[in-house]
Amino acid sequence: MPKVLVSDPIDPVGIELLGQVAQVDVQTDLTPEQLIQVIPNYDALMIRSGTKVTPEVIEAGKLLKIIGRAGVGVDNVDIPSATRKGIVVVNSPEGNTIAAAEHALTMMLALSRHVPKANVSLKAGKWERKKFTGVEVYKKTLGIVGLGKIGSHVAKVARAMGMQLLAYDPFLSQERAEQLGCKLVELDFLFSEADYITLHIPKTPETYHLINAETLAKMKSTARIVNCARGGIIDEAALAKAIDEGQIAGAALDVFENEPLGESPLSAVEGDLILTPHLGASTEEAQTNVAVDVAEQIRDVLLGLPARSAVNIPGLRPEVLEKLQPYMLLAETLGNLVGQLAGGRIESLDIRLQGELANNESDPIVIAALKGLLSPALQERVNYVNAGIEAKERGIRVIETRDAAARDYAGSIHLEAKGPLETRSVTGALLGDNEIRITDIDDFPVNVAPANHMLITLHRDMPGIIGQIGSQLGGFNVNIASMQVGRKMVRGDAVMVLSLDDLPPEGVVAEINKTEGIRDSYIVTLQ
Ligand SMILES: NC(=O)C1=CN([C@@H]2O[C@H](COP(=O)(O)OP(=O)(O)OC[C@H]3O[C@@H](n4cnc5c(N)ncnc54)[C@H](O)[C@@H]3O)[C@@H](O)[C@H]2O)C=CC1
Ligand SMILES: O=C(O)C(=O)COP(=O)(O)O
Repeated sequence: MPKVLVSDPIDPVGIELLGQVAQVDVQTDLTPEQLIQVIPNYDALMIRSGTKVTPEVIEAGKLLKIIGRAGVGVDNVDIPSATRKGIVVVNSPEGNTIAAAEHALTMMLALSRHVPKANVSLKAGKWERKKFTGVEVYKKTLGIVGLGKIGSHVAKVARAMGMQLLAYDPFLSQERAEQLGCKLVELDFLFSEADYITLHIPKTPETYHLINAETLAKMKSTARIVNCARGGIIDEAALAKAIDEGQIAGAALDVFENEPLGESPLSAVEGDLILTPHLGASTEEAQTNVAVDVAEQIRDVLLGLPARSAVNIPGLRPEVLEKLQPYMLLAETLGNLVGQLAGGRIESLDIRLQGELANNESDPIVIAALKGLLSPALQERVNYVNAGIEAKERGIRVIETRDAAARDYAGSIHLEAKGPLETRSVTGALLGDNEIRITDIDDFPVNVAPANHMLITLHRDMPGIIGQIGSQLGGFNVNIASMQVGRKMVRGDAVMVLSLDDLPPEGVVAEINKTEGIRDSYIVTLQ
């Protein structure tokens, strides 16, 4: 049974689900050193934001196949290291959207009405009504930085509360922003116009310290900032100073540059500052959603099935995946075949998607073809996760073309691998029941199903040659299961494809290549 380590608190429903297919160990208080010590025993790791999956953890995880992040942000996982090692990283992109959006809205309202301070004051026996006079959000301007899933939900609710909405998101269309009732503006304009600023962006090199002394200086003295996205987007020392000096009216933060917070300039702020310990996703509903979402994906990957929300391989909606999966298998088989025919170094791979495939998502097919192409060299070390990187590192240029007019089959794939000396090509299609057919080798038409062991010859079409090869294989005690010849003209060049019951012993190719009329021959192993 595979083993899964759960190293952050996860809803029991996810652990039960995984327990059906794996041994699940829950250890939520491991130090980084302890994690490195135990990780070599595990096939999968399930985490939230608490566990730091460093390059050292990934290096030590010799059996690791999948890291499941029960939440959105994967900035605590070293994705490049995981990708290089072929470890799939999955998350739950939508499971906690509502929870995080509602927390940001809660923070905005709590800040406006001094809820935390009023609560403390009342519990201390005071009745300070005047001191805690607040402000309304109605008709105020809310600037949303990052109008993705969480930012969009915040926009919908804020609009219903009568707020004017500005948004900054360089990757979003004007049309989508307008649908949400937001005016898409430049960041400086948002900073200077907004009464409230709420951040819903990932932490990236571009967003690190986006809110700093300089940008804080552009804001209104009545501005209030909410950060339920990621620590590090705000320069905490600059924010503490801006609040204390009255440069802005206040802030509410759920996330911090270092978590747990520990010693921080934020703790000493006297002005309006609300802090929560990364609670954005902490609702019962969100925790059930993310635990089930990620546990299902870990289960699927451990059972050899694809994951629906992988962050380091092309993600596919289930309905698209259902249609593309047989073609991915076809692409992988053809990649494997053309890789074996090309033999040595490959400089470029031309991938032509034909017929109905021309109008489909192509990334998964390209990745599958590369996995097949590299598998003769890398064996099980190449997978859907690292095939793209491995190809790039080997300097293989990938060229993708589409030909919707090719109609011999509903959909077919043509691969052409160019090496320094020669170019080899194969084409394949799917029959009605998704059975794979190789329909072309080096432009010679054939119609063969891939077999475990095959002998492919390039030869001159002449009497007696087929018989000779049959006898030679017989001499090596190799049984032929089927045979096909493809040629463009009688007595011209031809290709012969033999499916064999047994792996031919060494020496067969050398022997066959001595036969008059044979230009070259290859033993190919597929499936
Ligand atoms: N506090 C908490 O517990 C939680 C925090 N989060 C965090 O909230 C953030 C947003 O999550 P989602 O809305 O689900 O992500 P999303 O991917 O749906 O949206 C992010 C948006 O930010 C935009 N963006 C990226 N770089 C940008 C930049 N430099 N400037 C402006 N916009 C930029 C993207 O175009 C996208 O529209 C993430 O950082 C996530 O980790 C998510 C859930 C819970
Ligand atoms: O999903 C996210 O990005 C979050 O920040 C939630 O983090 P958590 O799972 O509560 O540790």
